[in-house]
Amino acid sequence: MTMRLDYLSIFPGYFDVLDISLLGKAVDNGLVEVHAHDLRDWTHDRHRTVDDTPCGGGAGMVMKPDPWGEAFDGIIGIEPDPSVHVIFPTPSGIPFTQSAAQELSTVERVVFCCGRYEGIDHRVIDYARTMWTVHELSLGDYVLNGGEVAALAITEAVVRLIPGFMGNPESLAEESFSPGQERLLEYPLFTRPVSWRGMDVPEVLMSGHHGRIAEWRREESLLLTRDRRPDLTD
Ligand SMILES: Nc1ccc2ncsc2c1
Repeated sequence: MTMRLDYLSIFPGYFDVLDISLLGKAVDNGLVEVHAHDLRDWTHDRHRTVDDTPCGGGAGMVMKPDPWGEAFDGIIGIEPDPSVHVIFPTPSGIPFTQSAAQELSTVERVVFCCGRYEGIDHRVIDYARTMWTVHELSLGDYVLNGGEVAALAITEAVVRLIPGFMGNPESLAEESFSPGQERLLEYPLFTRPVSWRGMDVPEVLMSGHHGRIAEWRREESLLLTRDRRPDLTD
């Protein structure tokens, strides 16, 4: 299966980075197909206007619905299709999680709608919900200047889970937040040299005793999780 990824943005250049590294390899291997679109291509005025003042007043500008609607018609189509997943990154979305990434990694088509300014006219999201499967997703309790960086983060979290993407799928199984793993943070990692700037790799890791190593790693994960993410231990 090839996953098709579309990005709608007034800064489509953000997505040139998807040609690099592992994501670039996924494109070369035909695992994913990437299309970035400039929302301004669906405007008709000389200034290629995509925003206007908010109805009801307030600071900043709101993205006009018309360009989004015409872009949807051109990129996705005018017939409803729940198999198309449309993602609006937004600070007011539901928290994006590893399980959401897992679910999205099985989808054949994802369209990222990257808002700017104060946000997108709400009717755009309401319209999209009548047509496709819509996800309003938050990466956390902080605000960026637009949805592009969030779309890249979500892309990486999803694409790396597509079967055949990662050379060694076993490495996925042990990661933090992987399915089947208790909700524990990953233990500290070490590699050679054994001694570096007066600091040594914990002896247990050099013991070759797999039982003790597993026990040390679990304890470290528990301590780290309790200290940094007590919410995961509920
Ligand atoms: N459109 C938009 C603006 C800010 C922001 N911050 C995190 S996701 C997001 C999306």
